[in-house]
Amino acid sequence: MNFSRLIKNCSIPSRWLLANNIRYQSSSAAQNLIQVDINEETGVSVVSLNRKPVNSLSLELFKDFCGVMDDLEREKVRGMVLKSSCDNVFSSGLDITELYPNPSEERFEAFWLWFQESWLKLYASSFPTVAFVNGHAPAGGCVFAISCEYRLMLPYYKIGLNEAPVGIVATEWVMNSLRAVLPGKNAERLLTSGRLLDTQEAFDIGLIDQIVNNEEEAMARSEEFFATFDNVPKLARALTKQVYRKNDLNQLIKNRSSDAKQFLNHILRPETQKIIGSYFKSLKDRKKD
Ligand SMILES: CCCCCCCC/C=C\C=C\CC(=O)SCCNC(=O)CCNC(=O)[C@H](O)C(C)(C)COP(=O)(O)OP(=O)(O)OC[C@H]1O[C@@H](n2cnc3c(N)ncnc32)[C@H](O)[C@@H]1OP(=O)(O)O
Repeated sequence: MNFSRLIKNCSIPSRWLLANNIRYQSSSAAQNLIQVDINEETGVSVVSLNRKPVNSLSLELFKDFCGVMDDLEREKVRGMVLKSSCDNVFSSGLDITELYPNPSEERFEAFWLWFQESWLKLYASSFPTVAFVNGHAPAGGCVFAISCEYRLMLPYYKIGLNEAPVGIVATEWVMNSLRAVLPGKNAERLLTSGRLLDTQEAFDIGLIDQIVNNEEEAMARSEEFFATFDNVPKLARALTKQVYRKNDLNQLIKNRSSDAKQFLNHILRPETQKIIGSYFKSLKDRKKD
């Protein structure tokens, strides 16, 4: 096998960024949308999503996430634990205000390309990744979790891909990441019903790997997971992961701009806008009850 060609083909950031003429520039240092804590002794980095109140995923958050992933690649961390610093919510998914009402084409295109970019960097990262789902993880929140290699979750929260009930059709690369975690029929049912599973149900069907009771336990389990790779050369591990995930990655890499256009057309359809609008209103009204 030609390793140098393989490495070039797997080169994560530059090729994909240049293809789309977008470059990382920290958008929100003052807002501190993502907190990173690297443990010098263990080499493990804890990355906390920090967009209060519910970590809804905005253009700025995606840009910062990509910057953090680039930094961690440069630092050659031993592993990453992705968690939330919001109470009770890992991430509430895409920021609905990026989708409704009728987003501008320019903003939406940038938003979608950075969402794709975040997924590519997470899904193909050279270091091992753990999602510590320490709160609800609907839709885009679940996408972040299933793109990691291992999932730990606190009890009594909900996780799933509820795009269909919100009037959105999950794109193929999202479906592929779910299929990589769950056997076919469970993945399809989860997608078509849009049902959110509680922690125990998610564990029972294999959507998450372990239930943990607190952060301390989560860090201990993560450490055990990272330790399983201690005797594996880093490059061999990284390339094995990237080659294993290559079909899923290529499906998006080859279709980035059509994926963005399709989603924009879908989002701008009056029927879709109406469904998202009433869903968003119901979220707001829930509070008044
Ligand atoms: C051909 C077509 C191709 C199509 C390709 C499609 C590819 C699709 C891939 C991924 C798609 C992902 C879609 C999404 O991610 S859409 C977002 C879906 N998210 C949800 O359904 C979750 C909604 N939120 C909740 O259920 C709850 O907020 C919860 C996370 C459980 C937290 O509950 P709680 O702690 O009670 O907090 P509140 O509900 O009171 O929320 C606090 C305020 O935050 C606002 N909020 C919540 N979620 C969002 C969001 N996602 N975006 C924007 N704003 C959000 C909420 O309204 C509250 O606001 P306020 O205080 O003003 O009332």
